[in-house]
Amino acid sequence: MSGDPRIEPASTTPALIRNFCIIAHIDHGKSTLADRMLQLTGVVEPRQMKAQYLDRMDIERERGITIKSQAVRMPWEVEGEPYALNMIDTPGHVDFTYEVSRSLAACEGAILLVDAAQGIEAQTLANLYLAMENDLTIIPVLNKIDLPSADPERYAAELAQLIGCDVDDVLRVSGKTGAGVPELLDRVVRDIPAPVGDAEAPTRAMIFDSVYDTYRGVVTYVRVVDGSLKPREKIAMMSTLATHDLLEIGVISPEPIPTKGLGVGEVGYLITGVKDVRQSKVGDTVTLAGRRAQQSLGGYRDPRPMVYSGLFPVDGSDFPVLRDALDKLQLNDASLVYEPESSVALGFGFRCGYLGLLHLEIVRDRLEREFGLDLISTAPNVVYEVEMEDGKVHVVTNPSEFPGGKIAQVREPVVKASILVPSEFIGTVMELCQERRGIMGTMNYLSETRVEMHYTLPLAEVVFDFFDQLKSRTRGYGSLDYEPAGDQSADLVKVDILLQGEQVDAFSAVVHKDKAYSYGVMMVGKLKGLIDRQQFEIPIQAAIGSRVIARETIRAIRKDVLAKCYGGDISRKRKLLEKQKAGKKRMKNIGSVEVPPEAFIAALSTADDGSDKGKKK
Ligand SMILES: Nc1nc2c(ncn2[C@@H]2O[C@H](COP(=O)(O)OP(=O)(O)OP(=O)(O)O)[C@@H](O)[C@H]2O)c(=O)[nH]1
Repeated sequence: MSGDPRIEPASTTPALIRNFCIIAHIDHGKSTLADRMLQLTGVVEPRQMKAQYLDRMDIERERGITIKSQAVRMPWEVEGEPYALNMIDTPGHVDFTYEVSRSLAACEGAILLVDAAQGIEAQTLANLYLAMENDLTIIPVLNKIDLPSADPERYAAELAQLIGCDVDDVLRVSGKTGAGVPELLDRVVRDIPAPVGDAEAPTRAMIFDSVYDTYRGVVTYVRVVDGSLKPREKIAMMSTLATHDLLEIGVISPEPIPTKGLGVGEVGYLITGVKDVRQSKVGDTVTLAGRRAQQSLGGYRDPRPMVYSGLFPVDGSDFPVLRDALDKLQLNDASLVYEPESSVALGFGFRCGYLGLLHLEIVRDRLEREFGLDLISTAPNVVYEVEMEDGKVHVVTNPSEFPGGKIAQVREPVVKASILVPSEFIGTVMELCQERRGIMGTMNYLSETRVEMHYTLPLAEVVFDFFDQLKSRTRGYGSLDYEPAGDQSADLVKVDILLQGEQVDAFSAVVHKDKAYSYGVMMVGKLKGLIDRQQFEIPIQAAIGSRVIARETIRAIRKDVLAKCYGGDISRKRKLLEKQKAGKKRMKNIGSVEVPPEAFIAALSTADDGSDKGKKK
């Protein structure tokens, strides 16, 4: 602890510890409020303060979103007692729900933060439900009361009704000006229970985050439930039984400060010299190798990719750089999976699996930025299960590998979506969900004007531009949250795009039978506009199996062979034209279509246009 006067070393008595997190819909001001708390508790000096102190990655700061959770310990005195408040910052995006739920499991209480100008949104509810499942004490708080458009009266009533408390219990703060923040910290101490655990029992600590640091290897964030952890002990991971030496242990305040250990209820970090986050998995339980706990804390699962997409370097010679870059990135991102893939159109690349589209975008962004790569990603798709008539089941993560032949059934993943809108948009949302093959569930009125609608939707219909459509059709008022809900069988087919009879693998897509035709027409139309005319005619076709469903033709450039033939004999003209035709026929057989890579890139980038905008949900 190196004599830092601000906080006691480790093993503060649990009675003086409060572990809490802030949960909110995206952009409701979590990080800004966290910044104010850091300042107010003196953890960060005013001159060191920068906006969103806890969002350390450049991308996070630029995009203003939190990707990785972080935990900070802050001292706060109430009635002369020195408390240690552990604040765990959680990501708010639906792609990272698993990380949110692990962070919640490390706390006893949660600040439910709601923008006083916006009111309750879909993620407010989703996070609230997660917090309730974890039995957390909830402190309802309205933020941004400094905004002229804030309507705290109205939203305090809404919030009180939602969680069943008194309107007066809803705190009002401004993360921007700091108003109400000291009172909020007092409430944290007063309302949130102190952690309980058995100091004598075999050690159990839950991993709620792990990040890769270039200099220090993997830094693992834990919350100790029972027993304690001390430097130089040998620890064991309960899911893998792997053992590691504990090289350093400490708390974050807001920089890492080594301590003599961590006791019951404490939150801190461990460093073991492990180089790969996959060996230190979120949700796993840490125990001591010499005195193992019998039962893990539970709740651990492997992250499962929901969306796949091909990633190719624009310059083919960058392939080894891309491979290295992915290897390095995976050290830091346990949920990223990839395997080599080759495409006729795009050359060598990787098929990558992501938690969702935001995750995809972040990975691609980081690869381009941190490794100087220029990349193309193919249109994202979900994972399909194809059951053949002979009972064999194929798991398809790449549409071009969708099997032909006798198919008994195709299954696709579905999600349970919760959509929050002002009641005037109910009809609009129903229409949108119907277009996307949604099945309506229940509908709850949260207040007179706000409704929560439940739908079961195919994931494939949600991941593309669903959120953008929802936003634009509800004039920005709609919000969406969803969680996986198994799979369903559906009438899905593979549509191939053929250029002069040759299949272009990167454009194959699995779509619903009813949408196959419009997808085909759209793709052939788009390609027609992108490929230059050549000496011979080029057919562009969309096909399901051997059945062509759409066709465009790029007409040949015809040299005017009659230019020098003034007037004269019609048979001579005809002869010249015949000769030209024969020449072209020959050319068509031997010549191949010259398609500039830019045409592929353009066609692909517009194909996933909608998805690219789905940054914030
Ligand atoms: N006027 C006003 N603006 C605020 C206040 N708190 C936050 N903001 C603004 O709201 C926006 C979102 O704030 P963030 O703190 O980044 O929101 P967040 O909830 O942490 O967002 P994610 O990290 O992406 O989940 C920023 O532009 C802030 O400047 C406040 O109390 N008053």
